Amino acid sequence: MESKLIKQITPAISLHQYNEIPVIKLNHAVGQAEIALQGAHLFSWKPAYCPQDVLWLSEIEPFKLGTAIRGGIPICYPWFNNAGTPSHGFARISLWQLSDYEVSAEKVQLEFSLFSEQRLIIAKIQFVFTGECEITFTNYAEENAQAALHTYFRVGDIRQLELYNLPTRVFNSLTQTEENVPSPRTIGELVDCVYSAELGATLIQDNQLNRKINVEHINASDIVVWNPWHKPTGGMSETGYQTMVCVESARINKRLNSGERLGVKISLR
Ligand SMILES: O=P(O)(O)OC[C@H]1O[C@@H](O)[C@H](O)[C@@H](O)[C@@H]1O
Repeated sequence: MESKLIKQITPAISLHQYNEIPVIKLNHAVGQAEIALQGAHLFSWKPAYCPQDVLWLSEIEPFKLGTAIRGGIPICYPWFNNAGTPSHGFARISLWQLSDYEVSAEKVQLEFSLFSEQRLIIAKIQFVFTGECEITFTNYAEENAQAALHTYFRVGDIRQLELYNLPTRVFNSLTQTEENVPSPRTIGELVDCVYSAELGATLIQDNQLNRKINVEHINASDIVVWNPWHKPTGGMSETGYQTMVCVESARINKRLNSGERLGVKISLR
């Protein structure tokens, strides 16, 4: 991958170019992060105390304009999956603008905005990095919309993973039926399902990397759990599925009204 520094914005924030994609980099005492302006897409986050990235990014990611980045936190908006074309909405392949930032000793706040062709605001996303990462998405379109913070978590080994605090009733998108599943949930095959977010936070227990990630879904109606296993997936190698799990904070069944927010707070335990 070709990368070059375009501009140092503050001592902690800089603009780079990764192949075809402009990327905002954060390098601060609270940790490091990388956010592509295409999609306002956070694809790397390492809190200062953490040796491993919290997020998974495909090792074959091409950073190509118009192709959604495979990994990190794509923002699916204004629709989820194939409710429209392109899949998961246009937000993740649109260029957003860095519209505000605030840096202090213990906290960095970055805000990105998405505008229409008429230069009207459509959506905003705010990232607050401390030892945790809190993300707040706001819908500003007139119409209500679906949205998902489609987080790819990096894990040591998908087979040594347990997901805690999910309900036992789920909508299986593969069979298009509701079914009962165990909780805690382990993953040993292609999984694509939608849970109700009624129980709040999901805990990802990674028994290989020996870490727990707490995923607090804020104002979400649904949680999507996805791992493609051997199913060929664009932008992912044949073995990519082994080190990732998607736990997505979403508003699929209950759409976001104009002005409404969806968020996620990610912390390591
Ligand atoms: O390949 P895409 O468009 O990024 O989607 C990846 C997956 O995203 C998940 O959220 C969906 O539940 C899956 O059905 C989908 O396959």
